[in-house]
Amino acid sequence: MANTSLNKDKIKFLLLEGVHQSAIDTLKEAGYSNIEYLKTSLPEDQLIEKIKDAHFVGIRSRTQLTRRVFESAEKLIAVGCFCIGTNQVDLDAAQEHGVVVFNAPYSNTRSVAELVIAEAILLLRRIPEKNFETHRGGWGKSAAGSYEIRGKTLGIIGYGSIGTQVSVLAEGLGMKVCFYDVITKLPLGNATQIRDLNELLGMSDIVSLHVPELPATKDMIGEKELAAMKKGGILLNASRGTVVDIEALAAALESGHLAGTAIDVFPVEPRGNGEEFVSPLRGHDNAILTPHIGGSTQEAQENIGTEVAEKLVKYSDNGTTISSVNFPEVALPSHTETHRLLHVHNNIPGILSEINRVFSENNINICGQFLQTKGNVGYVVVDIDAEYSEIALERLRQIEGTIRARVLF
Ligand SMILES: NC(=O)C1=CN([C@@H]2O[C@H](COP(=O)(O)OP(=O)(O)OC[C@H]3O[C@@H](n4cnc5c(N)ncnc54)[C@H](O)[C@@H]3O)[C@@H](O)[C@H]2O)C=CC1
Ligand SMILES: O=C(O)CCC(=O)C(=O)O
Repeated sequence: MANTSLNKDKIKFLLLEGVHQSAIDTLKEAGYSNIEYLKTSLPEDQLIEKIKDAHFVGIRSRTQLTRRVFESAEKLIAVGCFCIGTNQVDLDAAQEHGVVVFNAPYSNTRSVAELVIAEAILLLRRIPEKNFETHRGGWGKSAAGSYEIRGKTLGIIGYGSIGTQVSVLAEGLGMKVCFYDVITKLPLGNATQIRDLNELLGMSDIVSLHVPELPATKDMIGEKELAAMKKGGILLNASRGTVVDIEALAAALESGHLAGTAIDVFPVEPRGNGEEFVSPLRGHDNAILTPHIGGSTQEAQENIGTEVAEKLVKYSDNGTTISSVNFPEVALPSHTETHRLLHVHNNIPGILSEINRVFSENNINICGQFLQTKGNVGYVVVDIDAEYSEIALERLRQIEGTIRARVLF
């Protein structure tokens, strides 16, 4: 599979799930005007049709980029996840097809952390139930079951970017913070790392989940773990819907073992606004249910739009792959005087000498060369005099193990 350099108006961007206008502005400022913009995600078959002529696709958490999608996306060279999580993308399939995947690892971190803290306060004060009751004409003025957040213990599961932000905000409110993580982490402030998940569950008044979707985190909180939580405890999940067994959570609310919960992410989420949301948690007054909006603030979305679009532009303009989640990372200088060849290949012994043989056998002077490998993929960038780029590209394409080759003028 190969691409030669295209005029910018021929390079197609397919943006799904209503990514922020800042993404479109960034692409247009960089000279890319061929942009198809959709507000929703698409089911696999429709996506396969749409993606056929796209060079770049931009998604959020809802669009599933499966192996089947990559197999039919012949022109696709990069994916921009306008979010943190990349679990919706088959990263191995993307790599095998030479498709670079970028995300925005920090732009919505603070938004999630603020939401989680707000929910903890609301649930400790039993505000969701009181709100429903008052709306129905009731008047439940009482302090029963209502607590301050100060002095309570917060157990954070997953002490990464979001977990640590939550930790800092929680300590600012006078909470005691403990956390569980598979990696030994530097505790911020007075937080304490707890090595055993059950111990953390048993000592926390509020448990907040901030782990990625992985096989190891699937149903990480089920019946047994919920039973290990304090009676009257509160569970917050703004990570991924697969992390909590939602039926077991509904049972823990019904039995009164948990005092409340706030859930932003669900095992099955509607594809877009307007589709019905179905969940066993519906109808529980002590459950705050939100439509996966942990990162949905104006600040976060604007920053994400710019950040990810800039990464796509850089890769399109000069081949830079810095901060990609599935690809060898190469930071490249500009190449005004030369043509730039980009060669993505299977990371097999001897391929670099095959690449260099193309240049030596054709007496082509190499002005600059960059190589990086990651897992099964290698990425070589070679700057050469313009007059030789066509022949060099043709020869590079013939090398066994080539996944993708293109030239930038
Ligand atoms: N609700 C929303 O709108 C949003 C949800 N998210 C979700 O939050 C997740 C976390 O985001 P970040 O903090 O930025 O990720 P991160 O990668 O910085 O942190 C994740 C932490 O979880 C830990 N971890 C991994 N597996 C674990 C396990 N089995 N047990 C305990 N700890 C484990 C990691 O070591 C790491 O410290 C994302 O992967 C995403 O799924 C992120 C942004 C918005
Ligand atoms: O805002 C979104 O669409 C997804 C947010 C999210 O879950 C993430 O950033 O991982």
